[in-house]
Amino acid sequence: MSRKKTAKGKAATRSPSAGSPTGRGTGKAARSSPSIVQMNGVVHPSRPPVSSSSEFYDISFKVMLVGDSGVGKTCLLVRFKDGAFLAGSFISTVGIDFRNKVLNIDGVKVKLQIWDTAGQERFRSVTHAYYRDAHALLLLYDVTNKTSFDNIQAWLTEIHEYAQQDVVLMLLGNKADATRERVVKREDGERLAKEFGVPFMETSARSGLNVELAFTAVAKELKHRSTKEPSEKFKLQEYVNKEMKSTSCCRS
Ligand SMILES: Nc1nc2c(ncn2[C@@H]2O[C@H](COP(=O)(O)OP(=O)(O)OP(=O)(O)O)[C@@H](O)[C@H]2O)c(=O)[nH]1
Repeated sequence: MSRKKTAKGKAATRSPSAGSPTGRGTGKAARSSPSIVQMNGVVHPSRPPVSSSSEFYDISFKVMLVGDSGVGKTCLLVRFKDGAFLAGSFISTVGIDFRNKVLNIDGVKVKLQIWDTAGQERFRSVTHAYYRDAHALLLLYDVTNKTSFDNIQAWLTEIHEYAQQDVVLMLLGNKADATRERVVKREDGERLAKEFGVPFMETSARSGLNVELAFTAVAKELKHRSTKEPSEKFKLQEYVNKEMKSTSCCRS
């Protein structure tokens, strides 16, 4: 089970700008087609997609996973990327790591470069450096861990201090499958999210509940913002409410 320690130990030594969120410096094609993949995320759907080293994409964004240690950030990312659940002993992330996934959003290929941060306090200064480049943040707590929920306010303060003002933010209550161990009610998550004006849903990396939806919703919001189609205002929470599956339908 050395899955995290080696990969993440290495990644921790990267500079914050390594692997730019918009594809700059991530591949040959991105460099040769700067008008297609730009820092402000302008899309040119009429042009052929550019390619990264692994997949074609039109536009690229950086998404960060944040929240207390053990809330399930790595598992959520692995579930989304590989469709698998990392069961077994918990190995804490060291520093930061990232993985890419390309989604087809309304005919536009959107690459998400997803940064998985270490939740432990001692890595906080490392993760602070990455906030400013993030286009979206998924802030997680663990529904079986009250402290992780109580810490959300502190995470939001940190986000306001270090992230871009217009960053796309979503609150996720993870481990929704763990019904017997649950200590944070869904309504409490909803109330907190409402208080801070952020979209919210419960997820489960174990069962897969709403995992794809969380990333797709963020990708849709980012794509809509970048194309600036005023007639097609995208409402993230409305989309999530429509698509969201409730906890009770998907227990593992
Ligand atoms: N039941 C359940 N367990 C989960 C879920 N997601 C993660 N876990 C478990 O929670 C533990 C921590 O998961 P990680 O994904 O490593 O947590 P993390 O947030 O990345 O932790 P750090 O790397 O320390 O920041 C592991 O034992 C996982 O198996 C989930 O959705 N349901």
